[in-house]
Amino acid sequence: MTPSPLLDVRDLTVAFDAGRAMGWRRRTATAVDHVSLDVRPGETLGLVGESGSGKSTTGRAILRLVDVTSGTIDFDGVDVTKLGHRTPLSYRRAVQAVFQDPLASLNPRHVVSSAVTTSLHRHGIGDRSERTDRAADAFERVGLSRAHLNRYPAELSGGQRQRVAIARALALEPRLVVCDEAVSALDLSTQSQIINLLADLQQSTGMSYLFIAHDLGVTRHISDRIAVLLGGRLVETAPTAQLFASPRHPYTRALIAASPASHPEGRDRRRARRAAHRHGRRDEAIPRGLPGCPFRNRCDRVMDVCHTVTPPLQLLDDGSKVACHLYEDGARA
Ligand SMILES: Nc1ncnc2c1ncn2[C@@H]1O[C@H](COP(=O)(O)OP(=O)(O)OP(=O)(O)O)[C@@H](O)[C@H]1O
Repeated sequence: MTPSPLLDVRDLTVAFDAGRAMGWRRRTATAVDHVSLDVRPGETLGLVGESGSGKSTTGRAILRLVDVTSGTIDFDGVDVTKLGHRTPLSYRRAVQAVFQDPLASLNPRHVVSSAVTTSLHRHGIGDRSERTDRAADAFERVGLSRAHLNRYPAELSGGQRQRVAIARALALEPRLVVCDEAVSALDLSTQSQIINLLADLQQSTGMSYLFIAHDLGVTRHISDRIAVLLGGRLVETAPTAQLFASPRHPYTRALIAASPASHPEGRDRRRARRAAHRHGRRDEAIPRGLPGCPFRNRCDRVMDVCHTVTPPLQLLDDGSKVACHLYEDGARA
């Protein structure tokens, strides 16, 4: 039996104020448009999509860093959108984040262990000596030595700084970690070390990850399931192996074809580059917040209905969900 979700996001919409049109009427920009997804205990859900698709805004809404326009975010059965402006400490502890650039959140004048001890202090955990012990323990678990505790951020490599950010999250014993482009700035070999570390930590703690990345190849290695966003909408979600073996949405197909990592032997890399050029262009406007499919201006199987009716997310018989008119009434495309 499938365990009930730890995180259950329903119909999440986040719209930002986009100033005034023609000098008088205020406009909004819909960054996330009726997105529903869930993350189960101990699971990793990958959230992928091109730049501007709404991945970070979804993550930031879950972390309560942006206001939600409508929809619900249930964490352990409690709708956190109803909690008011002050986020309870228990939620801030249970849901941690690892962002792309750890330097931005590490104080350059403080040794890196203080990132962990300060965070423990903020959550009222332990006395000074216990916090120091916990920091040393967290550093060890992320593969840093005691010698690293008293280094300054600038003295560490990008990978080591990301390990500090993971240690800071880990020390609070979170139940969910939102990893937002957590390995994107690292070189390939460091990326795989950090991915392996995250997977090992998940094994030993049972925590869940929402793994946000634009790179499908990286996401593939860590995710149990993958959700694909485009223009603020969820277009497909499926178990990882299934998504790669039989992608359903034309956008998912284009994304996989354009990902060099989906051609590991390199023999098809040229074809991937050509596909990336054909499908990955961002100069063609993605319609946002309007009825119709967000991929309609780039889809080679577009139909009249795609311009006017937003395709609902439908459950297919293989367990994947797809929002595409080609699959209406369970039809196979
Ligand atoms: N604070 C904000 N104010 C106004 N618009 C915003 C704000 N944050 C994001 N947006 C817009 O919302 C849309 C989604 O942005 P978001 O950062 O969530 O996408 P993304 O998929 O994470 O892309 P990237 O990987 O480039 O960050 C974009 O059009 C972006 O310009």
